[in-house]
Amino acid sequence: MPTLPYSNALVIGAGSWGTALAAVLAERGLQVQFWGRDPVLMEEIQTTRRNTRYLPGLVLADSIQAISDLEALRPADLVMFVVPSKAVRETAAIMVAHPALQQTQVVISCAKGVELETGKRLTQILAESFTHTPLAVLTGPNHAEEVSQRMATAAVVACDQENIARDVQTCFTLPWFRSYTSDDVTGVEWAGAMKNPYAIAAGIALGLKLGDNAIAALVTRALAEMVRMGSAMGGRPESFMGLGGVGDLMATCYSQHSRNHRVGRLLGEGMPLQEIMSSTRMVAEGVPNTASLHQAARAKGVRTPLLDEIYAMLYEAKPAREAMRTLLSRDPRAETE
Ligand SMILES: NC(=O)C1=CN([C@@H]2O[C@H](COP(=O)(O)OP(=O)(O)OC[C@H]3O[C@@H](n4cnc5c(N)ncnc54)[C@H](OP(=O)(O)O)[C@@H]3O)[C@@H](O)[C@H]2O)C=CC1
Ligand SMILES: O=C(CO)COP(=O)(O)O
Repeated sequence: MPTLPYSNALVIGAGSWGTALAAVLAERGLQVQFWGRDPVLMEEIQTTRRNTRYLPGLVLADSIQAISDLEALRPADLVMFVVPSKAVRETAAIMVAHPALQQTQVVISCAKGVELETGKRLTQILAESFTHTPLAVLTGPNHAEEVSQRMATAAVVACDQENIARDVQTCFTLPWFRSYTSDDVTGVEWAGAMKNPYAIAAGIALGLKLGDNAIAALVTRALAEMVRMGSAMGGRPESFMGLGGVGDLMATCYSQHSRNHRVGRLLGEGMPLQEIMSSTRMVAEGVPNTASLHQAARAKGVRTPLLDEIYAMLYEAKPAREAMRTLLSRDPRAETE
């Protein structure tokens, strides 16, 4: 195993993904501080070594210190942001001022989304706070439930500085966890945000029992839309063919672990969106992402017929079968158009 370039990590966000990532870094040999906003939960995690709220099956190593008190923060070489996308801006503003983060070597964005108010990617938001710290992205088909069981997983680490991408890759290299590097931060961030609404659509199709042909068609045309939109936003088309693109799209469109897929399936089965959203504490980024991506697509003039129908179903109460009729009755066109 290559020598570790960093010794100390801070994981910010105590949901399922933050918990799983803290465990990965601890297994790799880093000392990990794990920050969450809820003092009761963090105290419980520190004492019982389990996050019963978000990832109950995992027992956390002793090298992970769970905290909620910012006073307890130690200097960290590597900082992972794993709060939901809507909380990234406010959390970054709080964290950047902390003396313990002044020597940080890299800040890694692990959430998936685009800000509604600005259309910004998450590393663009982080860069407004962390003006002098290199930023990277960790993304890919990575369900926390499987990572926490040390099931074979691959991810992509994107950074515009190659040496930093390689250092972060080293931290995410274990016998069961393989990571690849990329310099296309823009592409992998758009891909990670975009797959979420399509996972909702795939869930809706399953809930409506539309069949395997329909779901395969949906996922394929979703990928075409991701490439079109992501390229228009400055990403490279090949990034959408990688782990952060088609890899994550498949994982979320077909997995029972996916919260976005679950939202869609329940919608397809007829449950109202409000009821679904209030039935779980867990974040389904595809719901806010649909609004922010739809807005970004309109602003940029990118054609996104699938996203438009997902938006109509979630935000304009369009019945799912009517959305499907709209999609199927569009003018015929070439597959590559
Ligand atoms: N789960 C997964 O498998 C993966 C998730 N991701 C991405 O990681 C991000 C985090 O998701 P995940 O860990 O699954 O989330 P969960 O739904 O498991 O948990 C949400 C976490 O975010 C916290 N939170 C919510 N609002 C705020 C806020 N305003 N400020 C600070 N913390 C807040 C919650 O705290 P509280 O309990 O106090 O409400 C909780 O700790 C998302 O963007 C997701 O798409 C990426 C890859 C895999
Ligand atoms: O991004 C994820 C897996 O890569 C998690 O997907 P969900 O948020 O849909 O559960």
